Amino acid sequence: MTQRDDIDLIRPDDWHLHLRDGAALADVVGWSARQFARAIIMPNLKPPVVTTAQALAYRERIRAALPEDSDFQPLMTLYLTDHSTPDEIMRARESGAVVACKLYPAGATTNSDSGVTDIPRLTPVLEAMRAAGLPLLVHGEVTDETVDLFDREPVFIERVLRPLLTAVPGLKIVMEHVTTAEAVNFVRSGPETLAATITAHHLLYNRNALFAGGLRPHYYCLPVLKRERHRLALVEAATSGHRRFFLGTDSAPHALETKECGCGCAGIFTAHAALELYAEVFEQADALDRLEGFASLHGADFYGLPRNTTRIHLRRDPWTVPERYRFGDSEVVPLRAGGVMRWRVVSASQN
Ligand SMILES: NC(=O)N[C@@H](CC(=O)O)C(=O)O
Ligand SMILES: [Zn+2]
Ligand SMILES: [Zn+2]
Repeated sequence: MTQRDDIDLIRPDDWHLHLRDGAALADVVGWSARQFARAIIMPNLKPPVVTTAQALAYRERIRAALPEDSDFQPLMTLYLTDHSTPDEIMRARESGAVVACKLYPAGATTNSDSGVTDIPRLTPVLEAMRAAGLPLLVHGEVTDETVDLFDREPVFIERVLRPLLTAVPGLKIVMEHVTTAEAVNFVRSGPETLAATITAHHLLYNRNALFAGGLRPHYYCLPVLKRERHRLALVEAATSGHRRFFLGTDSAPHALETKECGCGCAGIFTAHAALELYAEVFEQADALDRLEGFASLHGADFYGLPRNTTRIHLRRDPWTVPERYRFGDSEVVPLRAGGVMRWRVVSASQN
C-alpha cells in the first residue's frame, strides 16, 4: 500500500458519547467539539435523563460548557425506564431536541439501575417511538448472572433483539458498541432499520489488553473487550463500507480513583483522540478511503439527518498522549496514556 500522510474528510459525528455533568462536563466536552459536528449524548446521568424537560436542561448545560464559538450540536436522548410513557415520546419528538431513546437493561452497565426490567412491557412506548420516527438505542447485553459475561451480547440478540424485530417492525434500532461476530452478522442480515455503532477501542484491542502484565482497569468497559476473532469481525464490518455500521466512540470518562480501585467502573475515555484512533484502524486495514463513510455519512443517513458540509483534516504527525487530563475535581486517564498516536487533527472548519 502507498503511505498517505494526509486524510481529508467531511466532518464526522459521534453517535454514542458520554459527556457527564457539572465541572467534569466542562473538562471533556471540548475534546468532542474539536472533532465532531454532532454527537448523540447518552442520558445515563445520576439521576438519569428521563423527561424531555430534563434533556432540554442538560442540552443547555452542555452548550454553556462548550468552548467559545463552537458550533457543536448535542443531539439528546431519553433514558427509558419501566415508567416511560408514549406521551413522553410525543413530547420528545415535538421538542426537536431529542432524537432517540436509550434502552439500558437494568443493571447492565454504568448508571443503569433505573433501566428497564421488563422489555416486553415497553411495547407501547416502542410503538410510539416507531410512529414518531425516534430510533431505539440499545445497550445489548443480558443481565442474567448465569450467562457468562463474554456471552451476554449474543444471548441478548437471541432473547431480546430478534423478538423485538418482529414485535415492533419498522422501529429503527441501533445496537450500540457491538463487540462480537454474532452482532455483526445479526446487523448484516437484519432489516434496513437495524444498525450498529462500533467504538475505536473495540476495533483496536482484544481482551488480552485487560490482563497485559497485570490487571489494566483503563481497558475495562462494557461490553467487555472480546477475543481477537471478534475484533477482526468488527474491523471487517467497520471498514467494509456497509451503510449500517457507523462511528460511536462510547467515550466514557471516569475519575481515576473510581477506576483504580477494588471495584473499578466500566468505561474508557477516548474523546481526546477519537478520530485519530479510528484512522489507525482504517489505515491498518488499508481502508482509509472508507473512513469517511463510517465516520461522517452512514450515521447521519441512518438517523435521517443532513450530512455535514464542512471538513476535517488529519496529518501523520506523531504525538504522545498525556498520562492524565483534568476531570472536575479529579483526573481521567485517557486511552493510550503515555503512548504514541500516529495521526493528529490539524484543522476542522466550523459549520
Ligand atoms: N461503556 C461503558 O463501559 N460505560 C458507559 C456506559 C455504557 O455505555 O454502557 C459509562 O457510562 O461509563
Ligand atoms: Zn452501553
Ligand atoms: Zn456508552
